[in-house]
Amino acid sequence: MSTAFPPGTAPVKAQYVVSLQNQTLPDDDAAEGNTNHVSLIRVTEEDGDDDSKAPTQGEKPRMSGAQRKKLARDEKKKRRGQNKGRRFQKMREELDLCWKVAAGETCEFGSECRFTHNVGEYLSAKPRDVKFPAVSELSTEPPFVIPGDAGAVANQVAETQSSLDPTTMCTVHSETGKCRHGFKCRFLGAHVEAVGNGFSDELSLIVDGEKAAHAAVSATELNFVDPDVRKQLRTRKYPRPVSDAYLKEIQQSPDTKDEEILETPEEAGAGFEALTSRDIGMSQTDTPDTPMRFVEKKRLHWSGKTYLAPLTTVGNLPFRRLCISLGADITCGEMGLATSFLAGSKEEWSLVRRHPSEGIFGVQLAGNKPSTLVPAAEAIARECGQNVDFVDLNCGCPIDLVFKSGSGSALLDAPGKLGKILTGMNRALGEVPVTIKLRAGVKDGRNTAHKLMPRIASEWGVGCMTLHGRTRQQRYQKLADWDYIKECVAAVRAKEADSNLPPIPIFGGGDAFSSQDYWEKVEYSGVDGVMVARGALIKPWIFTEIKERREWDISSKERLELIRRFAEYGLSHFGTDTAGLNTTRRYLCEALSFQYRYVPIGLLEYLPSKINDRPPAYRGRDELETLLASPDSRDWVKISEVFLGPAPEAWTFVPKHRSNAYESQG
Ligand SMILES: Cc1cc2nc3c(=O)[nH]c(=O)nc-3n(C[C@H](O)[C@H](O)[C@H](O)COP(=O)(O)O)c2cc1C
Repeated sequence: MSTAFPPGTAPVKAQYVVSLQNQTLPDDDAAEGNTNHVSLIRVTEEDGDDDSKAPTQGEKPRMSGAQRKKLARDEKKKRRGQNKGRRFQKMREELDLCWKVAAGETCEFGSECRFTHNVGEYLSAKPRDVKFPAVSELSTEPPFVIPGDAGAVANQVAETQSSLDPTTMCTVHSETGKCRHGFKCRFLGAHVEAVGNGFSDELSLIVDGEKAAHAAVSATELNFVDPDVRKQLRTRKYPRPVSDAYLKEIQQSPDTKDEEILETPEEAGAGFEALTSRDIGMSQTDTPDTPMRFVEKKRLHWSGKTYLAPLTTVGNLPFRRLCISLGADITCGEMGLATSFLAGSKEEWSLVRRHPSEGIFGVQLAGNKPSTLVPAAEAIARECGQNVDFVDLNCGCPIDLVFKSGSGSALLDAPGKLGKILTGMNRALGEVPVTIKLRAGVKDGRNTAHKLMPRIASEWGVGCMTLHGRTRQQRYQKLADWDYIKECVAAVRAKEADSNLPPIPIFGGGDAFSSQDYWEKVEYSGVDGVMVARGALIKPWIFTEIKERREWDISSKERLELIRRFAEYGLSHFGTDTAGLNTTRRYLCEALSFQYRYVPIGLLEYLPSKINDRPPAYRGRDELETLLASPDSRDWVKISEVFLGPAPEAWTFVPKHRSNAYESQG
């Protein structure tokens, strides 16, 4: 059978093949590298909070302006596969209603308020409500929604020229009993009632008190950080006693010349043994200035659990929530820069937000030295310690600007400095464990993880290690090296046995794409689990497959239901007003820019499917399945319109990477 297909081709059955020309392989390196808050070149965000976008102070202490420009030029060259200058504007309404009045409250600014307080006037200018379809209304044929009986009522409302559609549903209101956007909600018809004789008269917002009380406990997102805290950080008034004591300690150590500029492994490693041990992370010696309590770290019992990888931009809260609903056990937020946390950046602090369904949740930090990473960890522990189960240190990020500043995968070549960072973070985090995510090494053919991992396990006290089996240099087209992952696991276990230490969980990472593939990787390499990244982006239901040890021939309708679920979670997180709705649309399109790559396994001659296999052009088993396979970004926008209504004229979606031959929508 397999001989019929050239290597690297997804074996699509002949009856579904439209053209034998394979689709181009999407550029995952570009997708990983094109980050919102990391890249210094591309600066765009909806949230309008610019403070995290400026080149981060302190990360590149010895880089001149000219050097930085050269770096940016080099970076640009490298990012040929990316769409540069993606801009996503926050969509606003022409006549904007005061959010207090919108929520049925009184605005303390009264007539001084710069937003309108006239609900009637606002509603007559407001675009028509969006119809959010129920699961039962979804269909596999265009327009992919069955109108249902509700249409008649909708027409009646249209006759009153009202923006309201009483047949729609507001998923936030149905889940939580109230909608914080009130009159500004684009699904308002679902939670407003007329007081008087018609919709255009007096309107009042409906609140289901009992549901709201229940939701306050079970459905409220966690880790909102007060703007005052961010201000304190920005103005350097935020207390950081543990970090200050630790940094003083390492600075005063005769073996540490200048911690800020330690670069080479030799310099970094010199004389550090006295300070570092696995136990140091758990119990520390007191310093005269700051008495330290003995702190027992929470142990991570992660063996056998499924782990969704940290994913910049696409690993947002709604996506993580979707994966949880499909079987993911452990989730980690998108990589955040230590310096931006310390600068009080609103965008960076939003990365710690956690949904209550995220049972085991961590925050990932990137940085290049103890003086930023340790205080950032301390602030996270103080502000969110109760609701953060681990803090992960990024030692894998390959992006040039991150690497060249000494962060991400650059730390792989600076073990001494890495030890100081881990020891300090351990102290700063109290009982919250530190975990670490590494790559095999920096350069191809020069793997270092097998030496580094046993040291990390025995000397610096991490709660879990994840190894992505590629070097920094390696592209995604080449498969991860699971032989090497196996070698590293063995090296760690041998060291632990020698040192009489309990085994810590080790996760491997790279190319997991099916249940069979996942379990084979676990059994072969001896890891405690596989962290799943692109596999989850392309098919979020991979977690169900893994848990149930089966391959799921998911139907197009079921996939549409999951897209609906993502839209629901997006609206709940970003908001149901015009701005939130279009931010949801943007992140839905980001998600679809990976999901179109799923080739339904029912169309394949044989299994398992492989992550790097390219399909020929094919049609699905129904129109919806064909649409879901489209690499055209305009089709992703079309799919978003099923749930979020027509995209505004001014709204465009430019995909992250040029994976297809089509123009962007716009
Ligand atoms: C779009 C994208 C974003 C990523 N963002 C992060 C990140 O923020 N932090 C991180 O440690 N790794 C990040 N990675 C790397 C993944 O977590 C993972 O290690 C890698 O993709 C290998 O796993 P896979 O073969 O299952 O995709 C990203 C990867 C992709 C494709």
